[in-house]
This record gives sequence, C-alpha cells and structure tokens, in this order.
Amino acid sequence: MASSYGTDADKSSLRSNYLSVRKAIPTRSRASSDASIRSSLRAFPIFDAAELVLTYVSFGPEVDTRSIIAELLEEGRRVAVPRVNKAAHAMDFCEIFSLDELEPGVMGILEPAPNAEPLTTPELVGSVCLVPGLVFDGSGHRVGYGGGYYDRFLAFYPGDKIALARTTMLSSNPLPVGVHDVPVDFIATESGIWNCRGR
Ligand SMILES: Nc1nc2c(c(=O)[nH]1)N(C=O)[C@@H](CNc1ccc(C(=O)N[C@@H](CCC(=O)O)C(=O)O)cc1)CN2
Ligand SMILES: Nc1ncnc2c1ncn2[C@@H]1O[C@H](COP(=O)(O)OP(=O)(O)OP(=O)(O)O)[C@@H](O)[C@H]1O
Repeated sequence: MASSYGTDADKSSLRSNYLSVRKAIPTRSRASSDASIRSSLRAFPIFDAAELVLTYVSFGPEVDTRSIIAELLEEGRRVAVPRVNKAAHAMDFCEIFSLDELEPGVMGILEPAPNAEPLTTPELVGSVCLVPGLVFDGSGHRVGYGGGYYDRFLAFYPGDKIALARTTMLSSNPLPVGVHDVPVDFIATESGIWNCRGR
C-alpha cells in the first residue's frame, strides 16, 4: 500500500485540479504574488543565515525562483540547483555561479551541464532547500508532479526544507500522505512564513 491514508488516485486528481488552478491565475497576479513570496522568504532569518541555498529552477507558471537565484548570486551567496537523472529516478544538486550556465533538461527545465560536479551529502550541511510543489497543507505535506524526485532526495537531506506557495496552492484539508512523503519545515507565502514543524 502506497499511502497511510488516501490513495495515489487521490494524488492524481489533486495534481490535475491544482494544475488547472495554477493555469487559471493571470500572469500579472502571479508575478505580484511571487514578489510577495520572495519578500517573505528574504525576511526569514533561517533563509538569510543559510550557507548554501538549494533551489529548483522555476519553469512555466511555477512560483518564480529565477529572480531569487539572480539576487542571491549577485549578493555572493552560494546557490545549487538540481540535475535530473531519469534512469536512476534521482537528482543531483550542483553549485552554480550564473543562470547562463544552465541548459534545458527534462520537460525543458533548466539544469546544470552534464559535466557539473554534484555536491555530496556532507556538503549540504548548513544549507536550506526550496521545494517545489502544486499544493501543500498545514503540516507541510505536498503533491508535486509525481516523479518522486524530491521525496527520494529529501529522505537523506540534512537541512531545512522551505516550500514556496501562493495562497491558491494551500489546501485547508490534509493531503494524502504516502510512506515516502517528506513534509517541508516551512512554507513561504505572500503573507509570511508558516512553521509546519510539529503540526
Ligand atoms: N522547476 C522544477 N524543477 C524540478 C522539479 C519541479 O517540480 N520543478 N522536480 C520535481 O520533482 C524535479 C523534476 N521532476 C520531474 C517530474 C516528472 C518527470 C517526467 O519525466 N515525467 C513523465 C514525463 C513528463 C513529460 O515529459 O511531459 C515521465 O515520467 O515520463 C521529469 C521530472 C527536479 N526539477
Ligand atoms: N524515497 C523513495 N524511495 C522509493 N520510491 C519513492 C521514494 N519517494 C517517492 N517514491 C515513489 O515515487 C513515486 C511518486 O511519488 P509522489 O507521488 O509522492 O511524487 P511527488 O511528490 O508528487 O513528486 P516530486 O517529488 O517529483 O515533486 C511514487 O510511486 C512513490 O512511491
């Protein structure tokens, strides 16, 4: 059995629902909500203190991370982004120094070049990870695209996990939880940071 409650069927209908919700948000309100989320994140002491920021590279209507990446690099902060290895159902995080060094990978998502060196787990101590998703609940559980890439990675991740979510991506009902699901610790929203620990 894949889930402690709910089923994978629940997850796929949630996935398609929230994909439609996301598509329906006009570009301008998306941009203003993403700017507020960015401000909440930048004012969050745990994010500010991190020695290294692991982040997805946003594509399409996802909560924007490219302006966050650009800002951090400009300030001399360390940033790493994932490269998907489809055959291994895994992803590696590689440190980057410019958005220009990224190349299109699976689904057209920008990622480090094949020869970029992956960071090892001990090198991730003291980092935070910005986690993508389609919908999140108050305990930090999430539904993503269904590749399981983040759950596999987060199972061994030593740092704090922070989701970026618009209000339209928050579920007031608990989401179905699978045995492999790893909840995030915090959710950065337009109105501030939610602490999901112990909830
Ligand atoms: N911006 C961003 N980067 C991210 C993620 C994300 O959610 N957002 N991921 C979050 O996990 C990982 C990539 N997730 C993936 C999820 C599914 C498939 C995939 O290949 N799915 C189908 C085919 C889909 C298609 O090509 O249209 C398949 O399995 O065949 C690939 C990557 C890592 N990078
Ligand atoms: N740590 C793991 N070990 C083995 N299989 C896993 C692990 N994590 C997830 N999976 C498998 O990956 C598949 C997709 O998982 P799930 O539906 O939770 O993806 P998701 O969280 O929506 O996607 P993503 O993590 O890529 O954003 C499921 O079949 C799940 O059992």
